[in-house]
Parts: sequence; structure tokens; C-alpha cells
Amino acid sequence: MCSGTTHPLAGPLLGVPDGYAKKHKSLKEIIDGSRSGGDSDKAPELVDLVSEDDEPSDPADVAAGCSPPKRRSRSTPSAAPVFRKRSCVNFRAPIPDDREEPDGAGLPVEGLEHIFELPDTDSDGNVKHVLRVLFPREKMGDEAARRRPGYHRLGIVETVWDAVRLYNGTARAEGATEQELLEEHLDPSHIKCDEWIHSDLQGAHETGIRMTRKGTFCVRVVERGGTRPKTLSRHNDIEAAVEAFNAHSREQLVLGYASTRESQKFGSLKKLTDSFATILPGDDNALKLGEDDDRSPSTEPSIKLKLKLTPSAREAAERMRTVRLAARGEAPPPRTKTKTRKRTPEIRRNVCGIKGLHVLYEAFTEDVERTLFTHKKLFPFGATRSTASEKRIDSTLGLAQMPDDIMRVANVVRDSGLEPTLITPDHVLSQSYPPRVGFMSHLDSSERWGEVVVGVSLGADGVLFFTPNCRSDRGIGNRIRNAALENDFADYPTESGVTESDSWRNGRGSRVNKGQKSWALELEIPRRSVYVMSGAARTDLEHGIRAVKAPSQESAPAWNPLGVRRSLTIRAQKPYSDATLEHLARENPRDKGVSQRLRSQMSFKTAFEATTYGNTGRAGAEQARAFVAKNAATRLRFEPSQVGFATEPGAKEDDVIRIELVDEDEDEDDEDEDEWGVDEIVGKRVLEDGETQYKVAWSGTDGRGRPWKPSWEPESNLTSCREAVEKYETMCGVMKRSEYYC
Ligand SMILES: O=C(O)CCC(=O)C(=O)O
Ligand SMILES: [Fe+2]
Repeated sequence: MCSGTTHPLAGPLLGVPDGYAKKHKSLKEIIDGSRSGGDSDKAPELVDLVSEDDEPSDPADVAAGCSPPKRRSRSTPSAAPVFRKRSCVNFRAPIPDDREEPDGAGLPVEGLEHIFELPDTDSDGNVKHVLRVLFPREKMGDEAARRRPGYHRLGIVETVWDAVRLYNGTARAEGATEQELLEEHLDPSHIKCDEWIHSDLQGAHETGIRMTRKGTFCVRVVERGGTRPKTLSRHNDIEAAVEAFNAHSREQLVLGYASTRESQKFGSLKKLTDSFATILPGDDNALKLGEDDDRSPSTEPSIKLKLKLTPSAREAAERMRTVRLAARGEAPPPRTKTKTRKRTPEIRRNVCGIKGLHVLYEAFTEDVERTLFTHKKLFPFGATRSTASEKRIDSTLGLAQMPDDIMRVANVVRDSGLEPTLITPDHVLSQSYPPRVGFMSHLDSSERWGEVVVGVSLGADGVLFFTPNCRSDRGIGNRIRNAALENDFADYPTESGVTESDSWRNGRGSRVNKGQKSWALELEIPRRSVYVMSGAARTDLEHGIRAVKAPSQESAPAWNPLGVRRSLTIRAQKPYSDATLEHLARENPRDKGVSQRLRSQMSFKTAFEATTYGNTGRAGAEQARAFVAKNAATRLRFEPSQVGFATEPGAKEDDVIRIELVDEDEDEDDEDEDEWGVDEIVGKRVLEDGETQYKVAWSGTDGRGRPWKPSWEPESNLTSCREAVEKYETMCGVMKRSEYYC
């Protein structure tokens, strides 16, 4: 259906023409409908970048709007999340005249993408949007026309309805079967026609938040340096949308400052601010001049962009959402939060069976996570980016410039007992991984870095993988390879007790044929977790970061709308680390632990030249050690309420009190947690500590209609679904499987 038929604010929704209600209609119905003149004058004026039916493979695609539609066979089962057909109107690519009939290369050639939206200016100078309808010459009946590749312009029309009619009419005249039309071109319900949600929140034509037919809130922005609005993200609730918009605006502001080229400053930001100046006038204007030191050196004042969600705007947004959903036959979901389980801080050691690989889950609160994620020194290029172009900042900040928060993180690592003897880091590397960006397998050099590598995950979950080291067949690497070659993994059960995907995985290609690299152990590293790699985890396996899809809307925080994972790799460079160990050994001659650590480090050559101590060598490293020893910042800590563990500095792991961090969202209504329907039990495992867990397939779907991902749950959480557990046990009994794998 084309929702532009009646503006929802004009009354209950309602003016959905019957003829649009079905997903697919016959050509005759459409053509007849149009002949009767019923709908064309009600057709929408605004169309959006992508259909909300889309399951874009990458939010970057959403933002860029530039991924061609991936065609799926109609027979593909739809259980798994899939990429569905894009809307027919492609905002991104009005084809300039000189490209209108090119040699065919590079233009979208399938389906409804032949209709392009085009801004145009009327005689009063108002921008209006018209649609250009193109028809692929290759589909034309005329042999001569077919020989010239490219497009034939059918016309420029004002409404989607007219565009579809024009396209279909031509396709039909050129001999397209009804089936083809149905599949590709016919149904205007593929076209989304939505309105800006409310005058309180309305941007100009192009930016702001608007509501989709499905009742989600679509955040539209213009990126700095860009001229076209893009869909940044979609949200189920208006607050999240506003938050995402504001976060984006802040990012643009930062980018504006960060730019050294005067001409780039405020390029599109200006456009944004202009549009906002018109909607939040007067004292309540959320566009404020920034502080003095916040101002750009240009004459343009710093402007803090903030889209304000007033109670009346929220009310209107919710009312519209209810109407929209009701029109779709859906009840508005309660305003309770989506599924979030309570998380408990926890340390797991030697995970994946890899010695020296330890993880601290829920190391700190979301508030700390966000502070680190948006830390200007660590991530100077702004909030989130959808491309890998600004992926890594090698912050060899030097000890004197080391952010206090890195010292605090180091103390979390020590105080939690994760690595009580961690040497104060003198180096931090901050990296951003937009969805689908990974880090190939590598070794963190034992000649360049000291004993321990600390990795902190922020903003989105990640997957750390370990794979045999091609240069060394040592220890576990060799064993993994042999297991793979013999296809015998009896000694390597799925690593119980870490996460469900912490298991043997086929890295690339087949198990044996592609050699030792084809196997990897994977470990999920959730947001707010901290891992340490030492010993064999450093030397016997290479590690890397898997490129993963964007997190679901539910799991990504609103302040990270693109689902970028950020990481901090915190290390002590080897010369300085050795100087520290030598100092400790001198001070504690009887401490066997220290002398052992020193001996172990001495087995690696020290690559002075590859570190910041290249010029100053040992003396420089000793100076750094002395600096740290008297630097009060090394004793800085987060507030007790901000970390997952409470302890006295220097306490043993057993003395650590684990604090339950509750998601901020999760406030009042704990019962909600238990309301998740269990479809069935699909797996069982027993953890190292003897705890039994079941893998639960949940009923229902997330906000995007995808089934929830199954998750491992302790037996004690499943008392209300004993039946499902018993059914599973019975089935296992019948199948005579071992307890571990059934
Ligand atoms: O992003 C991560 O956690 C891994 C980074 C890493 O392996 C490295 O910096 O060497
Ligand atoms: Fe690394």
C-alpha cells in the first residue's frame, strides 16, 4: 500500500485504498484502478531511500544507500535474516543527463530501480521531487533499440503511482509477462511513502526523523561533505531516533572542527543547522553557541545541534506509530525494553583452551563504555564512521599524554584480578571496526611488546579468532592443525562455558585442504569485555578480528547507531616493560614470580628500534619506568559504582566481590525477563565448573521480524519451561548422544 494516500495526522489511517492492501495485485487491477482515476492524485510526494522491508547487509549501505539490490530466488526459505528487495525509488542516484544513456555499465539494471527520484525547483524556487522513469533498452522489443545498451527515458512524473504505471505500461507493451511485472515492477506497495513525523521534530525536506509505514522512526541525515540525505538508522522508539540523530550531529560537528581545510568546515552541517534553525525557534532553540574554546577558528560560530524531543512531539510520534501499526493489523508493542538479560561481571580463564587467554565480561558500566567510545583523544575522528577509512589511530601518546581513563582501565584489569600484575601500559592503539571490517590474523610481536596485551571492546560485540601461526608449529597451533588434518576433534570439544560461538569453526574453505590456516577458534568478545593475551595465546597462535554484520538494533546502543565496534589495545612496549621487570626483580630478589616473568621475557629479543625507545634505548625505557613510578595518574580508578568488581587494590581474585551490573534500560520490570517464550531446547552443555546449560530457541521475533538468536541459559533459568527441557532430554536419550553434545 502506498501510505501517502492520507496523511495520518489528518485522522485515523485509514485512507488506505483497498486496492493497495494486497501485496501483489494483478496488472489488470492496477491498470483498471488507475483508469478509474482513483489513486493517482493521492500518490505520495515523498519517497524514501530503502524499503523498510530491506534487510541491508550493512548499515553502511543504509547510510550510503548505495548497495545494489541483491536478488533472491523466490524459493529461498525466509527463516534466516535475508536481504529483501529494495524499494523501487532510489534516492541516491538521480542519473545526471550526461549519463542517462551510457553504455549500461554501472547503472542499476534490475527491477524497480529504474525509477529515480530527482529534486527539481519550481518557478517559485521551491524544491520539489519528481521522478524520472527509465526503461532498460535491452528489454525493448525493437531489435534496433536493443542494440544500443543503456536506458530509454520514459518520462518525468510527480507521483510514484504515475511512475509505476508508466513503467509497467511500457513493460507490458514491450511484451513483459504479468509474472515478470509482478516480480519486478508492478506492485507500488514496494514503494514506501512516508511523511516527516511531526512538526516539532520535522527537519527540512531532507533531514530529521520521519516515520515509516511500519511504524519505525527513520533518521535521515546529510553527512559532512555530502549533499544528499541518507538514512542513518531506524528505531522502534522515538527517543532512540532522536538520540541517534543528535549523536550524528555531534559527530558532524567534531568532524567540522577536525578538518583542517577551511572550505570543508560545516559543509553539510550548515545545511543541517539551517534546517533546524527553522524548527526550534525562540528561547527554546536547541541550537546554541558553543563555548569559546569550542569554536572553530573560522568566522562561523560553533553550533551545538540538538533535536529536542518535547512531550508533545513524543506524544504525536507515538500516536502516529500506533495508528500506523494498527493499520497493519499490529498492536503497538508495549513501551518496555527489548530483551536484555542481566549481565554479571565474570572472569573466564584460558578460554577456548588457549593458555594465557583470559576474559573479563562486563568490566564496567555503559556509562564508562560510552566515555571511552567517544573519548576525543582516543578517537579524534568523531563518534562513528561507516567506513574503514579512519579505522585506526596508533595513539603512541606517550606516557605523559596517556589519557587518565587508560590508567583507570589498567586498574580495572589489575583490581578485578584479571591480570593483577599488569605493568602500566605506555601505549594504546584505538581502532574502529564498522560492520564488515575485520583485522587479519597476526601476531603481536613479542619483541616489540611486553608480557601482556589488553583488549577492550566498546560499542558493539566482536569476534576474536585464533588460528595456527604459519611461522611456528608450536604447542596448540600444531595440535589444532593436526586435529584438522586428521579431522578428529575429540580432544577439542566446543569450548564450553564461553559463548555459543566459541567453538571450532571452519576459518576459510575446507578443514584440511587449505592447510593450517583454515581452522580457527573463535571467541565472542562482547561490549564492555576486556581480554588479555599472554604466554601461549601470544606466541602459539595468531589472532585477528572477524568482520561481522552490524549488531541488531536491539543490541546496539543508540549512541552508536552504525554499530561500530571500537577497541583499545593497551600494551607496555618491551624495553619499558623489561626495565620495569628488572626494577621489580631488584626490589624483590626473593619473588620467584617476578624472576620467572623476567626470564620468560629474556627469551625474546628486544626490538628497541621498533618502539618509541628506538633512540633512547635502555636509558629511555628506564626513564619511562621512573616517570610511571611517581605519576599519581597511575593510581586513578573509576568510581566503584562504575566497575563490575569491587576490591581493594592488590586483592587476590578470590577476594573480589562481583557486582551485578544491571542494564540501565532494565529498570523496574525484571519480570519481563522471564516472559520470553521458549520454542524448544536445541542443545545442552556442561561447563568447566559443572554448571549445566541448555541452548534455547526463543519464540517470537525481534523488531525487524527476525527470529531471536538461540542462547545458552543455565538450567536454573529454565524452571518455567521444564516441559521443553524434558522433551529435549527424552530426545537425547532416544538418540543416545553424549551429554556434552546432545
Ligand atoms: O580489536 C581488537 O581487539 C584486536 C586488536 C589487535 O589485535 C591488535 O591491535 O593487535
Ligand atoms: Fe593483535
